Amino acid sequence: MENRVFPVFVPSDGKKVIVFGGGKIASRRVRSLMEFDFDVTVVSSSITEEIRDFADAGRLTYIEGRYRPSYIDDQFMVIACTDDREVNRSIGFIAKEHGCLVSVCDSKEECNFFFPAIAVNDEVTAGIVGSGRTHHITKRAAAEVRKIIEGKAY
Ligand SMILES: C[C@@]1(CC(=O)O)C2=NC(=C\c3[nH]c(c(CCC(=O)O)c3CC(=O)O)Cc3[nH]c(c(CC(=O)O)c3CCC(=O)O)/C=C3\N/C(=C\2)[C@@H](CCC(=O)O)[C@]3(C)CC(=O)O)/[C@H]1CCC(=O)O
Ligand SMILES: NC(=O)c1ccc[n+]([C@@H]2O[C@H](COP(=O)([O-])OP(=O)(O)OC[C@H]3O[C@@H](n4cnc5c(N)ncnc54)[C@H](O)[C@@H]3O)[C@@H](O)[C@H]2O)c1
Repeated sequence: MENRVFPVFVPSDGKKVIVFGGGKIASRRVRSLMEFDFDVTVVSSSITEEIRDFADAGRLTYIEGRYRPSYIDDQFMVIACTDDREVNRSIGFIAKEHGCLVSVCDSKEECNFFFPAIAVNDEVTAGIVGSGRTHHITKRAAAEVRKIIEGKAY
């Protein structure tokens, strides 16, 4: 039971979430966040087409540029998804100083929560994470749960 994490489910209700980085992992996480009522900001010098589409549709705020600590001031949740180890480390450190929830995508030790694989519909929400050793197992388990919840096979 040593590696077990406990799921906590909180209302999204307009809470502020900031994502640093605009690549493949950031895009997958933004896609998940868009299923909820978060107020999302993405900070990155480049973004995927998917994030660009959300920004163009007015569903998130895009700040073209690099990470600055001051962006973290009033956030509920912070997602460090750049491909720069030192930048991600700094984001984790500053976010914890501000009492934010923070996921650092290249270091589970620097997270104070794990970003889950999500399956959601109007009735149920499932969040799945692994121990941190088993990313592919998490992915496979999530695919099965999505078949049930998003395919509404129940
Ligand atoms: C659930 C999911 C959510 C999401 O990301 O949306 C997610 N990881 C997913 C996939 C995935 N992650 C990785 C690969 C490539 C694996 C390979 O090639 O071997 C793949 C497969 C893929 O991408 O296809 C690599 C990886 N992941 C982490 C590290 C750093 C470390 O372990 O220290 C590294 C090494 C990075 C590097 O090498 O630098 C850390 C974390 N990843 C987490 C979540 C958190 C909980 C742990 C978990 O449950 O896995 C945790 C601990 C922290 C956090 O990030 O909050 C998503 C499934 C989404 C879905 O299926 O919908
Ligand atoms: N947790 C996971 O699920 C998981 C899975 C695979 C890889 N990873 C790790 O995630 C990281 C990102 O992977 P990716 O495939 O998204 O990379 P990517 O190259 O597609 O994207 C990196 C993004 O970071 C942005 N960036 C770089 N420096 C920045 C800064 N100072 N401020 C703001 N944005 C900045 C770039 O503009 C780019 O948009 C890698 O470190 C990788 O090791 C995590």
